[in-house]
Amino acid sequence: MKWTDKAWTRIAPHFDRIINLPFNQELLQGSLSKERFKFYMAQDAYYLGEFGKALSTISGRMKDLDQVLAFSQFASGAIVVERALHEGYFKVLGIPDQIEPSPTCLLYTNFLLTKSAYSNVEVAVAAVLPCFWIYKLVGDHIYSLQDGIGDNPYKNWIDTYAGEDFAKSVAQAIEITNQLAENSSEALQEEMLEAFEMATKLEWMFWDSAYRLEKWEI
Ligand SMILES: Cc1ncc(CO)c(N)n1
Repeated sequence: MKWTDKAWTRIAPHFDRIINLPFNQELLQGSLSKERFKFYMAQDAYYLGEFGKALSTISGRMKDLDQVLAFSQFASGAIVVERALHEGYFKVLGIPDQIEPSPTCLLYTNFLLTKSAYSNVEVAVAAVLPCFWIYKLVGDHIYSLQDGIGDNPYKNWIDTYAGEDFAKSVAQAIEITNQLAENSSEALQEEMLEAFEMATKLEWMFWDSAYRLEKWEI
C-alpha cells in the first residue's frame, strides 16, 4: 500500500468536515460575505509567504536534485500566488499591505516552518502535503458542484486551485512523498502520517478561523 493511501484513510473524516465547513459551502454557493473573504485573503497572503519559505527550506535539505528543483519551483509558485493576491484582490478589497497573522494562521505557519527546519525531511514533506492535496481536492469539489460558475464572485480564486498548473504540482508532491516514504522505516512513516494529519487539522482550523473572523483576545 502506498504511503499516500494510508495517509488518505487517516484523514478522510477530516476531509468531509473540511468540505462541509460553512466557509467552503458558502464559497461554493457564492454567498460567502465579502468581509469573511477579505479576512481569509489577508491571512492567506501571510500564509503563502511563510509557506514559500518552508518549501524553500525543504528544497535545500533534499538530496536528490530533481527534488531540490521541484521544491524550489513550489516555493516560487507560492510566492507568485502571494504577489498576485497583492496586485489583484488586495487592491479590489482594500486590504492593507501589513498583515497581522491571526492566532490560527500563526499556529499553522509556525508548524510548517518548524517541521521544515527541524524534522526529518521526510516528515517535513508530509507536513506540507495537505497544503497541496487538500486544496486541490477542495478546489475540484467546489468546481464540480457549483452551478453557473460565471456568476460566482469567487470564480478566480476557485479556478486557481481547480486548474491544470496546480494539478501538476500536486501530482509531483504526492509522488515525491511516496518515494521518500518507500525508503523510510515504519517509525518514520508513522511520524510522517502524524505530521500529515496535523497539517490537515490546521487546514480545517484555517478556514474555520476565517469564517469566525478570529481575533487575538489580548
Ligand atoms: C491555508 C492554505 N493552505 C493551502 C493553500 C494552497 O497552497 C493556501 N493557499 N492556503
